[in-house]
Amino acid sequence: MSRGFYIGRFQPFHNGHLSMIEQIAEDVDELVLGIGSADDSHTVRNPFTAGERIMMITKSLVEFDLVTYAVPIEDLERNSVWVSHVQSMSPDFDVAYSNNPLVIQLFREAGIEIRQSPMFNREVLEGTEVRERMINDGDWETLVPEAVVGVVDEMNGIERLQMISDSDSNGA
Ligand SMILES: Nc1ncnc2c1ncn2[C@@H]1O[C@H](COP(=O)(O)OP(=O)(O)OP(=O)(O)O)[C@@H](O)[C@H]1O
Ligand SMILES: NC(=O)c1ccc[n+]([C@@H]2O[C@H](COP(=O)(O)O)[C@@H](O)[C@H]2O)c1
Repeated sequence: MSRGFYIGRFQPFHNGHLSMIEQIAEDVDELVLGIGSADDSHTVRNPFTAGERIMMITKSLVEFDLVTYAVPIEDLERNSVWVSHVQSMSPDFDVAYSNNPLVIQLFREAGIEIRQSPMFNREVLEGTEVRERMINDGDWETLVPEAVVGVVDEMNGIERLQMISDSDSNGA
């Protein structure tokens, strides 16, 4: 039995994340999904709460043959102790997955195996691009799993993001 760990901000959960999980599922039996910057929400860079992101992920993976656990991980001022912080919040895992250079470096330095995946259709499958389309009434729906469209609708997410992006104080 092997367990993986995949961290992201998932703002929002999009088809690039889904493809990465599809690939990870070939390696491991169980996957811990770390919800990064868990304490942040209602900003342009991090519009959705940890709970809202967990809803997006849980509903998107409902038909997936993989046991997953979502664990919120708050940010720390000190990168040097971040991996210990992650380990203190997560069930044990054998291998971590990320394409984020800082995350890769920190896990490597801590002696934890870290695997990268290819970038899937990165020209558009990027959180920043999805959020920009949400703000500008563009087509964001085709970039995310269908379940995410439903969750964003339920929480009036587009209205929230458009309000936040209009306000000078909440830019990011
Ligand atoms: N299209 C993609 N293909 C493969 N991996 C991806 C893709 N998009 C994001 N990832 C990886 O998933 C992890 C979590 O990503 P994150 O939640 O920051 O999304 P992002 O699309 O990079 O968002 P943002 O633009 O908001 O920073 C990171 O390791 C990131 O490199
Ligand atoms: N010092 C820290 O708190 C620290 C260090 C490295 C990564 N992280 C977090 O890990 C997550 C990485 O996810 P992304 O790959 O989506 O950026 C982010 O939420 C980021 O803030 C936090």
